[in-house]
Amino acid sequence: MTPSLNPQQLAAVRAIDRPLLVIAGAGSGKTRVITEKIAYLIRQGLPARNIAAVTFTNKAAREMKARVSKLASGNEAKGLRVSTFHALGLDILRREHKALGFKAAISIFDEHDRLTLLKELLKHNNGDPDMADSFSRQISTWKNLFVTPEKAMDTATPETLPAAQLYGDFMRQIKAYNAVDFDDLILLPVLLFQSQPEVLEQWRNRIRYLLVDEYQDTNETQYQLVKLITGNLGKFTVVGDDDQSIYAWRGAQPQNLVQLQKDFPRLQVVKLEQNYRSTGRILKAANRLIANNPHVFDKKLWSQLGPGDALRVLKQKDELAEAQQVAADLVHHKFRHGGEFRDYAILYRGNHQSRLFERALREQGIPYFISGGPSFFGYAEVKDIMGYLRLLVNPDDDAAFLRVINVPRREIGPATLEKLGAYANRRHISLFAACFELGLEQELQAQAVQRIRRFCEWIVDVADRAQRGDTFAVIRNFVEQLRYDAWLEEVSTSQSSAERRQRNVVELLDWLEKLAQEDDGKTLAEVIAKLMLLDILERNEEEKTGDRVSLMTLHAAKGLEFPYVYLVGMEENILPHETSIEQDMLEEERRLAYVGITRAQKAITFSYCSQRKRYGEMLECLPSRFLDELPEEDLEWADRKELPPEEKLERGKAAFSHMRNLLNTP
Ligand SMILES: Nc1ncnc2c1ncn2[C@@H]1O[C@H](COP(=O)(O)OP(=O)(O)OP(=O)(O)O)[C@@H](O)[C@H]1O
Ligand SMILES: [Mg+2]
Repeated sequence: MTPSLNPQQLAAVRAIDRPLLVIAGAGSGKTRVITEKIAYLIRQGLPARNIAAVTFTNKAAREMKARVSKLASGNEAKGLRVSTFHALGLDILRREHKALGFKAAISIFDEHDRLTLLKELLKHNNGDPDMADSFSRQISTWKNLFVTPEKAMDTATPETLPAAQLYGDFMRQIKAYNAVDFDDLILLPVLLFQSQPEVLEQWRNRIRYLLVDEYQDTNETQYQLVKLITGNLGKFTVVGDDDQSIYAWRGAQPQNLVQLQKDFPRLQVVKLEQNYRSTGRILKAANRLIANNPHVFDKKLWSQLGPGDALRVLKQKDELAEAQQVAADLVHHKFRHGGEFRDYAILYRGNHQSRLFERALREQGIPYFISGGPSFFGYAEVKDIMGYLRLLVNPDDDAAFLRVINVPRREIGPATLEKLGAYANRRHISLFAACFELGLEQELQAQAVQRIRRFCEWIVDVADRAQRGDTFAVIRNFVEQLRYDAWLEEVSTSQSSAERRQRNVVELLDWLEKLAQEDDGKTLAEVIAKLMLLDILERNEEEKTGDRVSLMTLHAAKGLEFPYVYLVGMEENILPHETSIEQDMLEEERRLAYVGITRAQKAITFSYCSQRKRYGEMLECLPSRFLDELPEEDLEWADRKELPPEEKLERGKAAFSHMRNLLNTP
């Protein structure tokens, strides 16, 4: 039985006549309000297919779907849209591709593809390809702030003019490839809805109620999308916590919370104050910390769960010792409390911190999984095969073309590609289309033309067969023909690495087939688009179930909860991060720490080192200023009370082997 809702939560669930904002601190049941409200709306007679809920990550979307399916029957929940903002955007783009002037099989460019395209454009327009990175960031910022290429040009200063020009070129070129980038998944639907009211009207009929979780992290363009879809009726519920806004760097605007009140004068605001997640000391620490930030909304948060354990602070001489101590402490703690590995999370500020913890956990035989590490989709072999698949469904996808044209080697040299690129660029067509033009014969040697045409004709032939026949048999056969396995053996550093990479290819193909079966009747193009989006979104959240310790960044931990949390690297220049200190962004760092602390249900342990290797040098470290902002009376500093680390490590090991023995005894 799920515990019943409190009166404020109930009010939020039942408020369906006016736009609603639920503003509340961590662990107060905001996400729960969203799931309960979906079930309530269905019970009130609104068909599930007319309800959409958006969350921040795929993981959250999956969890929400699972929670709703407990509250409503499968049939009732049919057609319900629960997804990320970007997946909703992709859905809109795919259905409305004609209205936007795209062909059906739209490719999605990831950051790497976008950089490749920007570099090409800069090369052909006398720009500096080394600037591609910073231009890419600028263009992304504009897209998130709902600044179109025209507006960027209109408001350009001498400094931003080159970026603004490139922005326009980029948009034209990427469209010629029938592709969009990640930010376009939101921007293009907004532009479409603004320019074609009849299309918008259809979507308003389709989505009659919208719910948004983690609202504080929406950016301007996402807010525009919310406003357009919900219209004047304001049929929406958004929930958020301004203290957990941690995506300023991606254009998130917590002032959107305030803007809502201005844009929707009938907005109803509900506050939730009871925290159901954490014990008293954890909550008090979080409250105390965040009180150092200025506040737009006043919030109080209390818990009935009793004071709970003291907040422990571990100190170590360096980062290696820190990782070992945390691993040993975790084993020891688990042994004493008899919990499971999945009850524990190790949270850190940056991905680079994970490596030593992984090693320490492995050494102790502790199962773990990392969200945010290099994922399956980051492997070269997976990107290669994905490149081929993208090309099969959309031959105009230049990024895919360039990725695979010489993998395996086809003797098509850089000079040939350079000329092909220049030609395609002049004609504003894709590389693939350029291959078939007669004009190309003037630019390239006959043999080179022949080689690339042979490649392109082969792609066309396979695409054709895949469409007509048994798609997956054709694809498997195609991959065999590629002789990609042999190529992997040639380029891998060892036999075992070649074999691992070959297994990844098999896994990808199996996955593809599984996805196609799950969504019966989906075309290959649709399945691949789905994989591409998973690729981009889940590069940071590979899903592994089972009894494992979670390792992740603070950003990735948003919305989640764990009985026991280790918040590691609590040092100046790490948390708060040094660039944030330089740029005076301490408030955002404090919110990150707040997010970290409020993930914990029963206990939180902080750790820091007195030295750390950075930039190849051992540097002295100071404990994070945020530790000083926590209630002193609740902190238990290890170096004052606890055992020496060596002894702790031994104790941890002993506890673990003892436990293993216990587990192995029949
Ligand atoms: N009325 C309630 N009674 C008991 N438990 C509740 C109640 N409401 C929520 N919970 C539980 O409290 C925990 C936190 O809820 P939830 O994740 O919805 O909070 P949240 O406000 O979304 O947190 P965050 O800000 O971290 O996203 C969950 O375990 C949830 O099941
Ligand atoms: Mg939540």
